[in-house]
Amino acid sequence: MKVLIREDREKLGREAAAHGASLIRTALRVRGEAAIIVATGASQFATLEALVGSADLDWSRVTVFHLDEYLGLPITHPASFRLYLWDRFLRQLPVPVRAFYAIDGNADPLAETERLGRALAEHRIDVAFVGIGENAHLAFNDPPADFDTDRAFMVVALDEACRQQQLGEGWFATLDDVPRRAITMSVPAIMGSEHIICTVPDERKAQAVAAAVEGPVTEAVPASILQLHPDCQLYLDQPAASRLTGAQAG
Ligand SMILES: O=P(O)(O)OC[C@H]1O[C@](O)(CO)[C@@H](O)[C@@H]1O
Repeated sequence: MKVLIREDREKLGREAAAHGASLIRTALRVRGEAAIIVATGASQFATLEALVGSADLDWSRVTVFHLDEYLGLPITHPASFRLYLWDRFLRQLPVPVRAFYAIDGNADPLAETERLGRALAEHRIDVAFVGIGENAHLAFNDPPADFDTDRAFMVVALDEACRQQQLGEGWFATLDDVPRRAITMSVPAIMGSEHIICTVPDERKAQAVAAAVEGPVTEAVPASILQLHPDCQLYLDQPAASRLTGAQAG
């Protein structure tokens, strides 16, 4: 895992997006198509904004997979990840993407995980854009995460720390409003991506970042698995990096 520390979230997002865009460009040149995974949440604001500004990318040849979604939340709810991706990413692009595999959190959950798993199995993922939660989750894989599942998408329960984070970010009015279950891409499925770009701004992530980067690889710290990926770049702002010893920083 390569750690890159930048002074603020805008710079971090711009650099992460530029790196991602160059990987997508390479895939388009070499394979004629590309497939990516996109995440949501406050950690992805700057990255997605910069990514949609990559005007030269031929998005019509890019397939997009959706990382995680709440179960049972209507698409019209302000916290819906599908709404987020439509608003901040898909509708901002100059042309429609080749395909968008949205997670339908209102469909039959098991059938939905199987449908998405079949679709993912047919694609090579060039770039996964992800974040890390305050509880060190990767997608909605809260601790202890399953590092060995053979499922690509799973129904998971959200822990209290995860639900508190969503409340704290202002997506919901009360903790009771935060759904208790979600569909998430699994840890092995994310790790199967050729390249991972993980963007993590904010001081409230500092402890999770330190554990993920400097601690042991353990299911108790889901994002620690990124240490084992052959090409993962972790973009931090200074507050998010504030608890690192500095040994890994580039
Ligand atoms: O951007 P946030 O809200 O800090 O969340 C970080 C990660 O957690 C998820 O939002 C799930 O909560 C992922 O989609 C994202 O990568």
